[in-house]
Amino acid sequence: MPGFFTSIFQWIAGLFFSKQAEIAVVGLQASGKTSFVNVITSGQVRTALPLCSEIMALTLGTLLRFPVQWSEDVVPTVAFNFRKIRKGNVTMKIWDVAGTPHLPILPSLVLFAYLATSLCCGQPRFRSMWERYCNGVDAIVFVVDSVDADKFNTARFELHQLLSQPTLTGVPLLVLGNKNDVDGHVSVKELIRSLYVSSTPSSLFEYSSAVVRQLDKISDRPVSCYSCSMKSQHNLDIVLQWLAGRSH
Ligand SMILES: Nc1nc2c(ncn2[C@@H]2O[C@H](COP(=O)(O)OP(=O)(O)OP(=O)(O)O)[C@@H](O)[C@H]2O)c(=O)[nH]1
Ligand SMILES: [Mg+2]
Repeated sequence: MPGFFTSIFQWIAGLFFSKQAEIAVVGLQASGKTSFVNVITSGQVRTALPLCSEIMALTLGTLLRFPVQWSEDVVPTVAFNFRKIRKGNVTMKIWDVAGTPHLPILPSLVLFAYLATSLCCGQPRFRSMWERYCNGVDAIVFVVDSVDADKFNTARFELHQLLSQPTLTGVPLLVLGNKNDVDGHVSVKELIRSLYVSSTPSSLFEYSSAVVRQLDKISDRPVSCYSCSMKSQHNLDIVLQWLAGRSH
């Protein structure tokens, strides 16, 4: 019952002090982006009228405690999903962007021609769509499968490509090392080292000057990195707090 009164208080506070955050979730395919969005939107009640959904979420959601929507059966995202969720007085608009581009035939042909040209020039830019979804957001969430160490190099390359876009200068970055429920996942420290997402002096000491130049693109923004699991919901509370902190 105390949770019920807390929800009422949050709901009333939300009417007067509502904040918003727009977030883009990117990362390689099958890293767990859609699972992340599904899990954090659990318990959301949808109706045609926003106020009804608020009231239903407030009463049913608190009293019945909707289970967290974890499912192994997630289909790969086609292009993107968009979700709008409310946590306390913060409304989050979330872009869940596909790890690989799946486009209709004509754009695919154009993309193929573009990629062929890029490859000839030695600059393969396979996930260039990400920048469009990240442009103008309040935070970028980069999800990594912390078990699949073979893909860390690709993940690092794509992350640094993305963050080097001038339009994304200063946008806060949250790196999630997902699937920490699986044996063999790497620690946060190891993930930070593999992706070069820290510019602390101790880690810089170990890096070459080329890496230090890459780090400059990252360190002009707030960066956090957590190990988490969508399956066990480990660390999701901290992640939600971090996202809420980006609202305005
Ligand atoms: N064990 C475990 N499996 C997970 C976790 N998160 C996601 N998965 C599984 O990883 C697979 C891919 O998850 P998705 O959420 O579809 O990944 P995605 O990043 O959205 O993939 P794309 O849409 O293709 O870019 C699914 O089989 C999920 O069940 C986790 O925390 N632990
Ligand atoms: Mg997906």
